[in-house]
This record gives sequence, C-alpha cells and structure tokens, in this order.
Amino acid sequence: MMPTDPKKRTIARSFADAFRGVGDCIRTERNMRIHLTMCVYVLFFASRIELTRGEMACLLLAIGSVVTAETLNTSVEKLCDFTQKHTNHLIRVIKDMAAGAVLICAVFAALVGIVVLFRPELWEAFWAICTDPVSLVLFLLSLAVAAVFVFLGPVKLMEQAERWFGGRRQ
Ligand SMILES: Nc1ncnc2c1ncn2[C@@H]1O[C@H](COP(=O)(O)OP(=O)(O)OP(=O)(O)O)[C@@H](O)[C@H]1O
Repeated sequence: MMPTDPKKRTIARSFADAFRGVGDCIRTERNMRIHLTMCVYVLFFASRIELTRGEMACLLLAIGSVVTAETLNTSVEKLCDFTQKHTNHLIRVIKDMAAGAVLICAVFAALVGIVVLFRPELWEAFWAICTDPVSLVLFLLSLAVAAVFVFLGPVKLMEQAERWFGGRRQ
C-alpha cells in the first residue's frame, strides 16, 4: 500500500496505522501473545491486592516496556527478513541484539513483578481462587483460553473455525 500524502494524513489516520501495527504484531508473534497473556494475569492479581499508586505505576511501566520492546523487536526482524533472506552474520547480530533488548526488559519486568506482587495477600488471593469451586473453574477455563490464544493465535483460530464451520456449510 502506498503511503498517503503527508499533507492529507490526519491524526486519526496515524492512530489507525499505529493500532494496525500492534494488531499485526499480536497476530503474527507468539512471544507478543505470551507477554500480553502474562500482563493480563499480572493485572488481575494486582487488582486483587491493595497496591499504592506508585506500585501500580511501576507494574504498568514494566508491562509497557516489555510490550514495546517486543513490538520493536518484531519490526526489526521483519526489516531484516525483507532486506536479507539468506544467512548473514550482520543480520544475525542485529536480530540477536533486538531479541536481547526484549530479554533485558522481560527480566527487569519480572523483578518488578516479584518486588511489587510477592506478598502474603497474593497467596491469599490465589488460595481464595483455589478453594472456591466456581472461581477455580473460571480460572482454569481462562488458562485454557489463554493457551489457545498464545499457541494458535487469532489467525490459526480463524482458519480452524473456517475449516470447521465453513466445511459444514458446504
Ligand atoms: N538471515 C539470517 N542470518 C543469520 N542469522 C539469522 C538470520 N535470520 C535469523 N537468524 C538467527 O535466528 C534467530 C531467530 O531469528 P527469527 O527471525 O527466526 O526470529 P524469531 O524466531 O521470530 O525470534 P524471536 O524469538 O526473537 O521473536 C536470530 O536471533 C538470529 O540469531
């Protein structure tokens, strides 16, 4: 698709393009879906214990940094694949560094999560889920949905649905 004339670009168009970029990353990158799934569980448990505004801000910053790093890593990978399809030492170094940036963010985000969340209230919240049958079933169901989202992703899920329901219609 040709880029639109900069004079005709509206702010709404810029936002739409940026959202499409995030959507593409979620659709094509399993690691991005893993990060997002972990974010959802972190925020879920964070909502069940009393955090200060500062602690919540640290968690949100940590989550934002990992998701941002993964999005940038994906765009670097795609640019590398576009420019060089064959094995190349420099491409290997570039891709490894971009992946390293994600690793650094993820390790520090995990440390933030441990510092902020690991406290008795967390285990109490977890125990409350485990001892309530309805909550436990819902929690296990959410894990199953998360696994399907991570390993199949929206694209494969749609293809599978097309095969099942599209096939039956014929
Ligand atoms: N063209 C290439 N030349 C040399 N090495 C490459 C090339 N493409 C990929 N690699 C190596 O393979 C690794 C994985 O690259 P790939 O593009 O498959 O990323 P990926 O599986 O999506 O990784 P990630 O888990 O970081 O998202 C790179 O970090 C790099 O070491």
